[in-house]
Amino acid sequence: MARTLLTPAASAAAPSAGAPPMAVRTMGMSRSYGDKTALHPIDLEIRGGELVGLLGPNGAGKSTLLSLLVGLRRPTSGHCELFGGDPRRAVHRRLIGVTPQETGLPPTLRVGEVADFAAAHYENPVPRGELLDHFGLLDKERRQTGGLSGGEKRRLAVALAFVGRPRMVFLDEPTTGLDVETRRTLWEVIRAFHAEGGTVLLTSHYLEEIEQLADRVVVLTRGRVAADDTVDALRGLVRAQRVSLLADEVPPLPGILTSERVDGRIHLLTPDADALVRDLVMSGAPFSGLEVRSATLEEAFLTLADEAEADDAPAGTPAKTTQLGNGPWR
Ligand SMILES: Nc1ncnc2c1ncn2[C@@H]1O[C@H](COP(=O)(O)OP(=O)(O)OP(=O)(O)O)[C@@H](O)[C@H]1O
Repeated sequence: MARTLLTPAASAAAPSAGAPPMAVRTMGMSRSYGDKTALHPIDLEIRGGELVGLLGPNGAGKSTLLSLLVGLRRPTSGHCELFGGDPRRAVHRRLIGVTPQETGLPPTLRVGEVADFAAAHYENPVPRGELLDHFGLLDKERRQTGGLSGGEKRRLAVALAFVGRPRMVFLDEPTTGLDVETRRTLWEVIRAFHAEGGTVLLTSHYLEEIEQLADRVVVLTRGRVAADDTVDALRGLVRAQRVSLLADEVPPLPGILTSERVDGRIHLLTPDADALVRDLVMSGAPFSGLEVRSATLEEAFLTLADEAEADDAPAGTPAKTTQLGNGPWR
């Protein structure tokens, strides 16, 4: 695969002296649908060359945020800049590539025709053969898109985001439905684009993907930014630990954030494993097979979301118990 294919067209790869250019800036930007507030006023900046992961449970407002940033929707209040201009103007939108969560590819058009159609919107597009080769679709060039497998359709949808040599790509769950090998190949594409100076904002429900790719993670919960930091800092921020054990039941001890039973083992998430284990022993409840480890990123975000929800809940509302591994995180 030729890495130069992914070199962003303009100067994002080699910014002049000083700070890199601002790719995205929102100021008090909000969005409501009727009386439903999907996004509360949000101030967000993404510098040129950053690779940012956007996480949040279903309905948190991720797609709404993306649609505002790429100019598909208008904010209800505040505003948004894309490379210093209005994202609703084609001149600024031409600097970006987008893979939406769902792509309606015309089923009777051939893969090559779809690539040509997308390419026609840009002055200096990636040639069809190079683009398809890069995404492993060259042998499907004459196939109607309706005859592609789900994974091939997804690869084509991601390829189209790169056809105009964008300075920034917005990828909404780019690897959903792909097998592990194809997912890793796409990660390489995204990494190569980033290494060449490209800016990326990506949502994913594979937390491993965010851990593997992102420098920075923005967590949205209920239309608000619950956290905006590095992956490592976020882990430190919550400092949750996972205690798992074999037991018939565990008494309701104070340090338990979440509790889940899987295949006979009980998994507890806690901010202080030492204190929880002490309390368990003191309670006299029989248990065996004790294991303690750091929480995964997914578990850390669950804790964060619960804290944000508890902060928002009316006084006196009992804290909700989240079912790990079965929760709404995407
Ligand atoms: N066109 C619409 N009309 C009314 N409400 C909407 C519309 N689009 C989104 N919403 C609501 O706004 C909120 C945010 O939705 P959004 O799709 O942005 O969330 P999301 O984080 O992308 O969710 P998911 O991970 O499920 O895709 C949700 O409560 C959703 O029901």
